[in-house]
Amino acid sequence: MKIGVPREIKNHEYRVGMTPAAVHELVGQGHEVFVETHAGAAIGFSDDDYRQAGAQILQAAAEVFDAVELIVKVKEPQAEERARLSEGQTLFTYLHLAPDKPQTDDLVASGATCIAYETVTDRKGRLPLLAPMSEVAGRMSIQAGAHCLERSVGGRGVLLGGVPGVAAARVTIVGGGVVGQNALAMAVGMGAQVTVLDRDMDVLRSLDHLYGNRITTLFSTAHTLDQAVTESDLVVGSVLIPGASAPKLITRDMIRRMPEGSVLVDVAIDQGGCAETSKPTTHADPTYMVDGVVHYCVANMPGAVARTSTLALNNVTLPFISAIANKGADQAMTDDPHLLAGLNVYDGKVTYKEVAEATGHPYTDPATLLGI
Ligand SMILES: NC(=O)C1=CN([C@@H]2O[C@H](COP(=O)(O)OP(=O)(O)OC[C@H]3O[C@@H](n4cnc5c(N)ncnc54)[C@H](O)[C@@H]3O)[C@@H](O)[C@H]2O)C=CC1
Ligand SMILES: CC(=O)C(=O)O
Ligand SMILES: [Mg+2]
Repeated sequence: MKIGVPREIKNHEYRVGMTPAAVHELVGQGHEVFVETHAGAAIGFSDDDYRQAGAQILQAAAEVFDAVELIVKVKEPQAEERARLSEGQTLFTYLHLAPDKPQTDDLVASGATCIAYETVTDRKGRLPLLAPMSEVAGRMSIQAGAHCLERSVGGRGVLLGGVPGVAAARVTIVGGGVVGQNALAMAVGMGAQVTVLDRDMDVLRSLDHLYGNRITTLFSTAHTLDQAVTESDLVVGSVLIPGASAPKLITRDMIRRMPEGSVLVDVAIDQGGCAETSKPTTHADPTYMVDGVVHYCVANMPGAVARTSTLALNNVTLPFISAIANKGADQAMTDDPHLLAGLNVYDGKVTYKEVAEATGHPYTDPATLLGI
C-alpha cells in the first residue's frame, strides 16, 4: 500500500505521524511510504533519516495526499488538509469530532474512511491509542499549572509544594483516568495537597489503595465538585466520555468563586472542555483569564514535548498501521472490532454514535456498512 506522512500544520505541532523506525518496518513489509519534506525535522528526524528507512521524500503536502491510499497523521486535519482528502483514501489520526462540526461536515463530504485514534479500543475497554498522549498531557498538566500559578503569568503566586512553615497548594483533579492518574503522580511528587474526583468507584478505590491518606478521593457530584473546585489553587479537567463532547461539569459560577489567581488546566479541551468557560488555546498563546482565573486550554499539549510524544504514539499506532496497510482498511476493521471502534466517518456517513448526536448527522452502524 502507498502510505503518506504529511508535516503537521497545527499551531506549534511538532509531532509526526510515523518515525523513521516505523517507516522502516512498513517498507520491510513491502509498502511504499511518502513523507513530506521536514515532517520530522523539528524533533531530530531528518529527511535523510527517512530516506535511509526507505521513504520517498516529497516537497509538498499536496503531493503526499495525491500519491497515497493511507494518510497517517497526528492531529485532526486542518481545513486545507481536509480539502485534499478524497474517496478511496483512509485517514488515520486523532479527530475529536464531537465538538467540531465543521471538521465532521468536511470529512463526511470527502468520502474518505476516517479512523480516529482516540476511539480505538482494547480488550479491557480502554483507549490504547489515546493513552500515551494522556500520559504525556497528564504529566504536563501539573508543570503547566505550576507555571500558571506564578504571579507574572496572572497566577496567585503559589508554589505547589509550599515550603516548611507554609501550606502546599491545593490541587483538584476532575477525572481519575489516564490523564488524572498521571497528573496525580506529578502533583503528589511536587508535594501538593491533592483531591481526585471520579464517578467510577473502582477508579477511586485503586487510587486510594495506591496513595492511602496522602490524597483525598471524592465521588463526583455537583456538590463535591463545587466544594473542591472553589477551594483549589489548581484544577485539572480530565474527564472523558469516549467520543462524546466533554460534560460541562465546572460552571461559570464555580469559576467566579475560585480564589483570584487560581488556575484551570482543562486537558479535556480536545473534546470541547469540561468547564463552561473553556475555549481552545494554542502553545503560542496558551492562557486567558476569566473572572480572575487563569485558563490553560491547549488542545495539543503533547505537541510541546513532540519527540517523547511521537515515539510514544508510534509504539501504539504501528501495529494498526501495519494491519491497515497489509489487509486494506475494510478487511483490517472487519477482522478487528477494536480498530472498527475507531471508525468515525465512512463513505460519507458518520459511524460513531456520540459524534452523530453531537454534530446532527444521522448515525450509521459501521458493522452493517462493512457487511460484518
Ligand atoms: N489537551 C490535550 O492535549 C490532550 C487531551 N486529552 C484528553 O484528556 C481527556 C481525558 O483522557 P483520559 O484520561 O485518557 O480518559 P480516561 O477515559 O482514561 O479517563 C476519564 C475519566 O473521567 C471519568 N469521568 C467521566 N465522567 C465523570 C464525571 N462526571 N465526574 C468525574 N469523572 C468523570 C471517567 O470515569 C474516567 O475515569 C480526554 O478528553 C482526552 O482526549 C488527552 C491527551 C492530550
Ligand atoms: C490526544 C490529543 O489531542 C493530542 O495528543 O493532541
Ligand atoms: Mg474569582
